[in-house]
Amino acid sequence: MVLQELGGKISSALQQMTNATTVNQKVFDKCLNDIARALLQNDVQVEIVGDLQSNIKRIVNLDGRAEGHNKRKIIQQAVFSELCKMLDPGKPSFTPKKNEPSVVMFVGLQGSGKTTTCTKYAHYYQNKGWKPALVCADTFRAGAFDQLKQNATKANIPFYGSHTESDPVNVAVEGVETFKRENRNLIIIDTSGRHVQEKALFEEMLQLREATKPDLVIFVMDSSIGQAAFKQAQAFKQSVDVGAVIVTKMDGHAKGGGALSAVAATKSPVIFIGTGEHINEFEDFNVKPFVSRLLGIRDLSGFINQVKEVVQVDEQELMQKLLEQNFTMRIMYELFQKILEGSFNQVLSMLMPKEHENESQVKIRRYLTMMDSMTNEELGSTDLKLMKESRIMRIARGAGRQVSEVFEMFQEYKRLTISVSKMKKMVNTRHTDEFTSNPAFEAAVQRRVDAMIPNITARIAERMQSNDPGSSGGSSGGHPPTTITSWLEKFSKEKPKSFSSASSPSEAEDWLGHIEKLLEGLGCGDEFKARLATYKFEGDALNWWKSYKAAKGDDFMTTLTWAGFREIFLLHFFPVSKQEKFEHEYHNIYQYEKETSTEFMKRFLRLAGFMGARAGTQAEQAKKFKWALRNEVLEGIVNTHFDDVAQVANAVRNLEILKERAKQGVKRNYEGEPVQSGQGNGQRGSNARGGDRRGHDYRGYGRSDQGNYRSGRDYQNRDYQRGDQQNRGRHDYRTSGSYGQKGNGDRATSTPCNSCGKTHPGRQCYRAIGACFLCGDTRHMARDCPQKNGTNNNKGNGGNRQQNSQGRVHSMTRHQAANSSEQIDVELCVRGCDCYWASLKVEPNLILRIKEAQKDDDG
Ligand SMILES: Nc1nc2c(ncn2[C@@H]2O[C@H](COP(=O)(O)OP(=O)(O)OP(=O)(O)O)[C@@H](O)[C@H]2O)c(=O)[nH]1
Repeated sequence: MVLQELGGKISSALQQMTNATTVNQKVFDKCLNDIARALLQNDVQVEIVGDLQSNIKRIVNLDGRAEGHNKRKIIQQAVFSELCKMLDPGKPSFTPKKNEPSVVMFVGLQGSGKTTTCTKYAHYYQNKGWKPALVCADTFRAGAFDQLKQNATKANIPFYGSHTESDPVNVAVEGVETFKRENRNLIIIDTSGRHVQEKALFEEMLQLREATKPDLVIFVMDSSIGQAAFKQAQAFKQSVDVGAVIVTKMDGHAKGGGALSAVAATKSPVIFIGTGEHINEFEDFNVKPFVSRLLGIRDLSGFINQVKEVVQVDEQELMQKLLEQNFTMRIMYELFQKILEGSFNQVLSMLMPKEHENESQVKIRRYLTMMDSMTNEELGSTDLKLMKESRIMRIARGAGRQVSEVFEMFQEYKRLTISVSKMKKMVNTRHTDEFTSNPAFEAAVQRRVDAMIPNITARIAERMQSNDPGSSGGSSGGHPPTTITSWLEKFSKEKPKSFSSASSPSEAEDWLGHIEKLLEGLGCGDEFKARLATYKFEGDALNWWKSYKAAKGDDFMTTLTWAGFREIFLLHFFPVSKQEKFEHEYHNIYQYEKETSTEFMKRFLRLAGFMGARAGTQAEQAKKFKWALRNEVLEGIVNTHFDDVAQVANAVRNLEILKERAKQGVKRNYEGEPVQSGQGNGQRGSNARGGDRRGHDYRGYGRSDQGNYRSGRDYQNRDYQRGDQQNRGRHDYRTSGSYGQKGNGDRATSTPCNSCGKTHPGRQCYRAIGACFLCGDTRHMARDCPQKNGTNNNKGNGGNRQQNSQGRVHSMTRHQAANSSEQIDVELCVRGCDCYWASLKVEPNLILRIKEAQKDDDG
């Protein structure tokens, strides 16, 4: 942390003074010199250090003090208040108002963090109910607009900028006007980085200010800046009348004294500090708590006085209660009310862990509503055992919330109990060692509360199981749960991973995949999925989600589908460039030359998942996937309709297997059994079923007595699925067929096929591959099947010509077409263009080479 070293040195100087047996002039001077040295070593301006020293001397006035004064305490307080003065000009900065548009302009040196901070600032106010907007008036740095756009998109904040306009004044004016028209009440202008030597750029900054008339100019300052900062800050102040300062990169290890001097030079209050690159790493700045923390003030015995000093008179009563009484739910209630009123934040930031400072108002309001449903006795108690399950359910019902939210409130109470206990210890103890937290005490409190919660949870779960017929109560089997509480219970048992942030898009994707898998496995309905997933958000992700939800309004969660959630989540955790790349890739997707259908399906589904609802319905996705297949793959299924991508992949995979087998030269009869060379087609092989079952236990999709077969040469491409164990793993998408079984007797035990809903054990689905339902031939449909007409005249060597057959050219290979003796009417759809069709009559041995097709008369 910036200034840590400085803080450490000053508090050590104070500690030495406190430890001295008597505090005389010598001890005091040494203390002051140590403090001055520490400040100078940390880049604080000499003049500022000189002023600070003489002010402390004047306040303490050791010679003029009568005996009996606590000199130690007076010196500590003088140092404390002078350090505060250095950072506090004593006049508050402009604060935006919700009911009128405010324009805020950010200025500063290059790379100080303006663009990042603009978004943080906008996000901060957005969370508080403002409607911010960002204008990029940095036309100087290439990429500044993209950076702002990316940050703004992530935070869901409207932005304005231009890649082509080079005059920042024009962009700023247009941006401000646009957003004023759109009733945005906080318009933030990001400007280029500049320094005082760049006269033209300073002039430009003046013009910007003149043109946009900002209500507030914020000087953004990098905390790691050294001595030079003072002059730069002064120049900005003189030029554009800086009204507030934001100090960035406070998470670093810089000395930070230069920043202190620069702040003093602007004579403007510091309003926020940046503590990291992420949008939420942004804190309200309050001078006294900051200096307290800087000096490790909790270790000082004068702590209580300083606490009182920062607490307003009307807050002191509550402070007293916090310190002197048991921390009851009622006190928590009062504390929350104060927080909502905007007071008490100073004390909170000083005493409570950071998450309480940032506790969202929405959550606090929810807790208050739930506490409104509690009895006086419950509110006045510290004993959570009082909370019987019936009462918890009653409170949840009374407040219109879920039982899990009541538990969440208890957890909050538990956390605050611990914090308040720590605070009391700090305040009431006079010995330095005891200021540090007491693990034994914390553990005891934790144990006490933890012991109660599971008990209650278990009882509630039991109760709900008996009350809610739809609740599974976590047990397997039975009906699926029908309430979010029972789903949550079931889901939690799967130990889903939490998610707070992602260092790369793939990390976010992995988490989403993990959750999706769990939810699928549980058979969870779409209405619960998004809510369950968001229960696992923590930290940054949780903050983002809370503000996103708040911006979308109350009904948002009730209508959110899983696809919608996926889309929102991925859009947030993927950089814009990546999003655009994925979208582009999805729209232009084609199967690569060497890509298998399995690989292609995975790639397709990944992109479709990313697109969320924009990817269309399952059937639309299936259509897109089908038409994106390689030509030779597409050929086999072009006329088949599919309901989802898995069906397409299934069909394609089966065709691929047939081709592979054909390449390996293994011939099989229609039962899928290998045949000896010379063995007649259309006959069952002599070594059929009873023989080597392991080797040939998969049924082919033809029937031995129904084949429409001519000569052996045609069948290489329609060989049947292999029965060998090796290939089992390849049937990735098979949903039908019962391996190792055959005959109709197997149907009862087979899983219904995804494509047609029927069972057809041991063979692939005719519908999926577009084959004839009667004989399994892929070149005609059932209505043209020779079987049906009783004209099994194609059997044999192909000499008999089948007239008027409705050809299905898609499933005829080039080889088959070349050797066909039939004349078939075909319609060809030109790939990718639904409106281009060519009607052709295919003569025997005609090889088609279609390069271009004309639209037919119907357009
Ligand atoms: N660690 C840390 N880094 C920060 C903080 N604020 C900004 N940064 C980083 O500082 C770098 C510069 O930030 P920008 O926002 O681009 O700075 P800028 O002032 O807009 O830059 P110019 O437009 O070139 O003047 C970026 O890498 C930010 O991520 C902060 O509070 N902590």
